[in-house]
Amino acid sequence: MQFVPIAAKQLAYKIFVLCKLAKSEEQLAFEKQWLQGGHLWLAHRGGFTAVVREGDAEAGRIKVRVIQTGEIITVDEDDLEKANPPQLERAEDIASLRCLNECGALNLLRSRYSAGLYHARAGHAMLVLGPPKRTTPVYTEKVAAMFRGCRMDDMPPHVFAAAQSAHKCMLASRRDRAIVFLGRSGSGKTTAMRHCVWYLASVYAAQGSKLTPERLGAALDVLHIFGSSRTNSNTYASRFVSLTSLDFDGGGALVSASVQTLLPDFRPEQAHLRALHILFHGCDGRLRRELLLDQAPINAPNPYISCSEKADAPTEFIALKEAFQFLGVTEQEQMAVWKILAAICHLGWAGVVKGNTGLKYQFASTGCATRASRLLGVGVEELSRAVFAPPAPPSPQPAHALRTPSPSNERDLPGSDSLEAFVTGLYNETFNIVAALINRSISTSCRTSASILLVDTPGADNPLCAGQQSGAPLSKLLSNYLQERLQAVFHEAMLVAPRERYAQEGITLDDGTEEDWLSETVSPAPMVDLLDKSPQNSIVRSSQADLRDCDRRGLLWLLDEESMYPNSSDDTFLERVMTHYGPPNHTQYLIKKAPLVRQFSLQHLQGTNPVLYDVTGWVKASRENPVTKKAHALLQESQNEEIVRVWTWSRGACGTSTWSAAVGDASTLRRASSIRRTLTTGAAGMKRRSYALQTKFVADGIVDTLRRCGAGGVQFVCCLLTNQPREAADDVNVPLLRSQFRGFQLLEAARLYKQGFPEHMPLTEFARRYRLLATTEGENTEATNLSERQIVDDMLLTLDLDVTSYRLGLTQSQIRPGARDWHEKAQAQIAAGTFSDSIIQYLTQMSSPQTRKVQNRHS
Ligand SMILES: Nc1ncnc2c1ncn2[C@@H]1O[C@H](COP(=O)(O)OP(=O)(O)OP(=O)(O)O)[C@@H](O)[C@H]1O
Repeated sequence: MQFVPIAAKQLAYKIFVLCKLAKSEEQLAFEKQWLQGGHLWLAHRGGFTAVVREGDAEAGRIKVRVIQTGEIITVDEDDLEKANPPQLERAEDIASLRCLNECGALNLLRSRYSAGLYHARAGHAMLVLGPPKRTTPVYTEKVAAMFRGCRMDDMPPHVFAAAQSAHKCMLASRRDRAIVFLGRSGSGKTTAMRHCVWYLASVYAAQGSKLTPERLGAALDVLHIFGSSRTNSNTYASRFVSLTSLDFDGGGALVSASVQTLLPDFRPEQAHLRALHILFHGCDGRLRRELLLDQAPINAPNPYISCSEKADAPTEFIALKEAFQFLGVTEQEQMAVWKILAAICHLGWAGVVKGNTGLKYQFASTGCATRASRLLGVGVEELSRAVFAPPAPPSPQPAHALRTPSPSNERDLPGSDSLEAFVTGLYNETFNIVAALINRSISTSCRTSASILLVDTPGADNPLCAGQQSGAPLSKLLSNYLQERLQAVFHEAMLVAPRERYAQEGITLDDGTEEDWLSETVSPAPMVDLLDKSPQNSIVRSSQADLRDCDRRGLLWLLDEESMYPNSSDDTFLERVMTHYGPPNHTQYLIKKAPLVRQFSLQHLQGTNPVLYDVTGWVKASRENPVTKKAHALLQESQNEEIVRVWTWSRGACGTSTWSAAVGDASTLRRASSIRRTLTTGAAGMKRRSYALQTKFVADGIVDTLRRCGAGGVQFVCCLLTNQPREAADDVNVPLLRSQFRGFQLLEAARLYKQGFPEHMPLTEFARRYRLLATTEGENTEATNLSERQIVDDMLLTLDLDVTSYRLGLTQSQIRPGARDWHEKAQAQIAAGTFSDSIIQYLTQMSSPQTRKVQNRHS
């Protein structure tokens, strides 16, 4: 039995924490002196500085002494915040700060980071400070063993704690639970997600299951290699959304897993994809000859392959092949993947020119194109036709308001666009094959009871932060939009839902923030609306302003419309956006026209991440190029046996090209098909070719899936970037940390957690919890006259808890975070028999006859 060591471990941890928390006389005296000493933080643009109050100056100004320099300065009162005693500097939870303010919270995070403590909490939210400045052994088996079976309250902040708590919650409720990873690009979301997967696979492995942490690690390694590219913000930035489902049996053991991949954004010309890089610079010998790479004009420029940082490629390629092998991917299947990737490389060298007639496009190098066609198992003319022949005119279809018609200029695409679209299609097909192979390796047909879903998306990105002066492209807007949607889920779960619960229970909080939090500037909703508000079909209006509001549709819809209109351009798109949302509209605080042509900025995440965008090429990029689909048709006709076999199999396993899922488990399939339904039915089905709107529909699907996890069913891991990509990682970049901290609304979440009553329980459940401990002596079966509410009130009073630490709602008891030991107190009181007769009587009545029999035997 595991129980004894776990209990001992938890007890040891509690004692350790209590010893750390128990204050000596000396410490108490010091704390008192500190608080009386007028220690403050002076907040400024560059961060915050420790000062001591020296006295008042003119109205609203205060004289302070800077501790570090001794200088006396006069500052605005509003720039000062109370400092916490030093022993709270590295507290685990921001909500436990005595003076809960922004400087205090940032100081806590900075102090923890400097001490190598990369995790913290802000109430229910888990924070990861990343990337770590040195490799610390905090993700080891030894550490994982400490978390096994623990309750949230008993664990220090850690991503393992988030995984453990999701598992505990899933087991208790028998419902799916989710962990969402939020943050900017490069902040460590994918890494944190992988740590959670590793923890759950190590600690809750089913006996004899093939689903070892190593197998899952290999699967995620392979997927990340194929789905990432180098950017200014991250060496391996994710270019797809992943929904990793870990499926557990009734006993909580991991028996199956799967990954759904959504919104792949693979345009090799715009981002150097890691798999292409590794294959080209890493493969050698016979394989290189088989892939005809030995004949390639390697000194000629190739837009799909970068020549930098190629030293590690051979090692990475060997590791990739080993991972494939470990996952049971056969040599033939691997060969099919290598051949398609190598064909993409050859197409990069093949290039595009206009033919002799000056009318048609063709490959610039027939030799390279022939090599690509040989690898793909098709004739070179066939390949050339697939890439350059104008698409067939669309067959007449019933007119529908929402269907995206082909723009008139689509039949006259530049050759380079066609080649890029074709290569993108080929890469998408490869990625789908790889995802299907991975899912085959990690999914089983075992019966599962519930799942933990891990949601990882490409991070929010701001090119300015990475030192890039040009405006961001459409792909970054879509990543930023996804983060806004997930932040809206966070906002709802951490700030809106608890307040609604208090309101329903008739509990008022005396935090004085009632008006503030309702203000729309502190909610992500207006920005989400600006981006994705659907056009209204029926308009009920009472004024011209109402009509304007109803008619207003989100930027993504405007982009889709512009891409359909003849004579539309990036300029007309921006003009429409500014007419809808710029001055004098009430949304003008969210959007600004930039001085440079075709540029504008959006105040993402409540203005904490203003991003400059450049709309050049957006109208074209917002629609899927029809040539992309031709890669699919060409692979279908391939004569290459390896390609045909794996391609046909993967189509059967995956279905459509925008997602892939496991083959085995029913709940995973249910979830996968529910997102697929979101993507293929209604407006989403109609807008299948609108790249921009597909992002909205995928976001809808994810939010819907999270909603099904129920209240409290979603955990959030907020990854905070401590430095800009090229900055020395010695200390934390405070302004950067502050903007993310504000964007996540962590202070608000921590305040509500501290001032509110985050632990809640139905009154019946509250009382039922203690029925087994209730003494049965003098059992009286007569019903007590007291109401459930009175009984619980009586119980809580007897517990001698601080009356401000709990509230009795209409149907629930609500407990403050500081009063976590009430469970133990209640049990002690029951055991000591100090509860009143009526409580005991009530508790006894609640026991089933069987339970009472057991109790009688004990008594
Ligand atoms: N806990 C950690 N330990 C070691 N390295 C880490 C850790 N967290 C992040 N890193 C490193 O930081 C870099 C960025 O991490 P990661 O790719 O997980 O970020 P991300 O938030 O998923 O980025 P994107 O949104 O661009 O995909 C990686 O090189 C990763 O190895």
